[in-house]
Amino acid sequence: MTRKITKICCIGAGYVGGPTMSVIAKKCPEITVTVVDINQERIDQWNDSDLSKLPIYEPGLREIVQETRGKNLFFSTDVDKGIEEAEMIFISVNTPTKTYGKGKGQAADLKYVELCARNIAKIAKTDKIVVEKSTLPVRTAAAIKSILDNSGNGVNFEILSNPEFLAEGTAINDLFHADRVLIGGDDTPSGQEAKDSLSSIYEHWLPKERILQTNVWSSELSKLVANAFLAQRVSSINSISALCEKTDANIEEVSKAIGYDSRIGPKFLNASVGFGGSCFQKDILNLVYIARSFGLQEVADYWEQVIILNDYQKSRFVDHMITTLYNTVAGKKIVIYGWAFKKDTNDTRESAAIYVVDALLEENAEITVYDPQVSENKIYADLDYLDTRSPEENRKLLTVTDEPVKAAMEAHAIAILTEWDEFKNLDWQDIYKSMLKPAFVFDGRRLLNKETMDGIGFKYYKIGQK
Ligand SMILES: NC(=O)C1=CN([C@@H]2O[C@H](COP(=O)(O)OP(=O)(O)OC[C@H]3O[C@@H](n4cnc5c(N)ncnc54)[C@H](O)[C@@H]3O)[C@@H](O)[C@H]2O)C=CC1
Ligand SMILES: O=C(O)[C@H]1O[C@H](OP(=O)(O)OP(=O)(O)OC[C@H]2O[C@@H](n3ccc(=O)[nH]c3=O)[C@H](O)[C@@H]2O)[C@H](O)[C@@H](O)[C@@H]1O
Repeated sequence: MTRKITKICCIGAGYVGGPTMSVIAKKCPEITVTVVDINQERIDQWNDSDLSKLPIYEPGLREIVQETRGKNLFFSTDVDKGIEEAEMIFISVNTPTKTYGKGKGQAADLKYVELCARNIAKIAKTDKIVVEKSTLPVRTAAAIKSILDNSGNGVNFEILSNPEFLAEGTAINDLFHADRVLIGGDDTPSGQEAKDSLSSIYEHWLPKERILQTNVWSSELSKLVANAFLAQRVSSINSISALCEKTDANIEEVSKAIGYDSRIGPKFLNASVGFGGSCFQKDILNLVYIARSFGLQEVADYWEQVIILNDYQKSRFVDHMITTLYNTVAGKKIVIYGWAFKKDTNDTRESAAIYVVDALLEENAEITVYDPQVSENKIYADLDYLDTRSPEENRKLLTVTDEPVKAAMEAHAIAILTEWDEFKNLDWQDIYKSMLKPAFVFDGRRLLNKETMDGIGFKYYKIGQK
C-alpha cells in the first residue's frame, strides 16, 4: 500500500531545493511543503514580498512562488521543526568538491549531507522517508542509513535516492516536463512502499512510465554519469571547434551535420568558451575520484580528459584574444558581456567568464563587465575567491556597469561570454562607432551573425570558425 504523504520538508533552499519544492507545492496542493535552510538571508529573500528579490533568477519561478507561498509552500530557518513535522524529508544541500584533506580537489565534500543526517537522527520521533536530492557519490545512502539507524530514537527510516536533472535557466520547464524521474531504493516491502510514495508525488503531473525505479546505487551512479555524458559532448564539440579554426570547416555546419544522425542527436553540440556551472566539473571529478579509488586508472583518465579539454578551451580563448590584440592587452579597455555560466540564470559558479577575466587581469587589462542578472558584489566575490590578487586590485582593474552600450566607449575589444538574448539586440552600429579602431569582438558563444558584424566593420571572431 502507498503511504499518502501530506507533509514534506526540504533541507536546502538553493537552486535545486527552491524550484523543485515550488513545483511540488504547485502540482500537489494537498501537500504542505516547507523548505528550510540555515542561511537566514536566503530564507528572508525567499519570503520577501518583492518577488524580484528571490535569491534565484529562474524564468517562471516568481509566478509559482506567488501562487503557492503562504498557502502550501513555506520557507523557514527552523530546520528542527521542519524535520519533526514532515513524513518525507528531501536533502538538497550543496555537495561541493572537497578543498581539504583526503580527496582534496576531486571527491565530493559530504559534510553538509552528514550534518543533515545527524540532525534528522536527533530530531525525528516518527518514521521518515529520507530522500537524497543532492548529487552524491555512489554508496552515500549507506552512510546516511548507518547514521540514521544509530539515532537511538527507535524510528524507522527509509532512504531513497532521487537525483535532480533540471538545468538552470530552464528549471521550471524541466521540472514540469521531466524526461524521467529516477527513484532508487531498497527492494524490501517498506523500501518499495517508500518508492511508491515518492512516485505518487511525481505522478501528479508526470506519466508513470517516466518514473524509473532502480536500486539505490544505480540511481546515485546514473546522476554522475548523465552529467559526465552531457559535459563530454560539450568538450567533444569544443575540441573540434579548435580544429575548425585551423581549417575551412565551420563548427556550426559540423554540429548540424553530425546532429542530424538520429543516433547522435542535435542537442548539446554548441561550441562555446567552455562549460561552467556548479555541477559538471564537480560531478566528473567525483566520478574520476571514485574510479581511481577502485583502481580503474584508465576509466579515471578517460573522464578527466573532459575537464582538461574544458580548461584548454578557456585558455585557448584568452590566448587568441591576446594574440589578436597585438600580443598585449596591458592597459587596454576590454568590455565583457555576460558573467553568468549560461543565459537565464544569475548563477556564476565555475563560469568561464571568471577564468577568462582573471587571465586578462593577469595581463593588466582594464575590464568592464556587464551582466543583466549578476550583481557587482557577486562579480567581485567570484574574483576575490580565486585569490590571484588582492581585493583592492580587483576593484582597481575591473568595473561593473549596467550600461552595456555606453561601456563600449573607447574600448579596444568586447568579449561575449554568456549567450544572453539581449546581446543580439544591442545597437552594434552605435557600439562600433564609439569603440577604438580596429574594433574587436570575441564571441565565445557564437551569438552574433558574422556577415552582419563584418559588414559593420568589426574584427569579429566567432569561436569555431576561421
Ligand atoms: N544547481 C543545479 O542546477 C543542480 C544541482 N544539483 C545538486 O543539488 C545539490 C544542491 O545544489 P544547489 O541547490 O545548486 O546548491 P545551493 O548551494 O544553491 O543550495 C544549497 C543550500 O543548502 C543549505 N545548507 C547547507 N547545509 C545545510 C544544513 N545542514 N541545514 C540546512 N541547510 C543547509 C545552504 O545554506 C544552501 O542554501 C548539489 O548536490 C548539486 O550537485 C542537482 C541538479 C541540478
Ligand atoms: O546536475 C546539475 O547541476 C545539472 O547540470 C546540467 O545543468 P546546468 O549546469 O544547469 O546547465 P547546462 O544547460 O547543462 O549547461 C552547462 C554548461 O554547458 C554549457 N553548454 C551547454 C550545452 C552546449 O551545447 N554547449 C555548452 O557550452 C553551458 O553554456 C553551461 O556553461 C545538466 O544539464 C542538468 O541535467 C543537471 O541536472
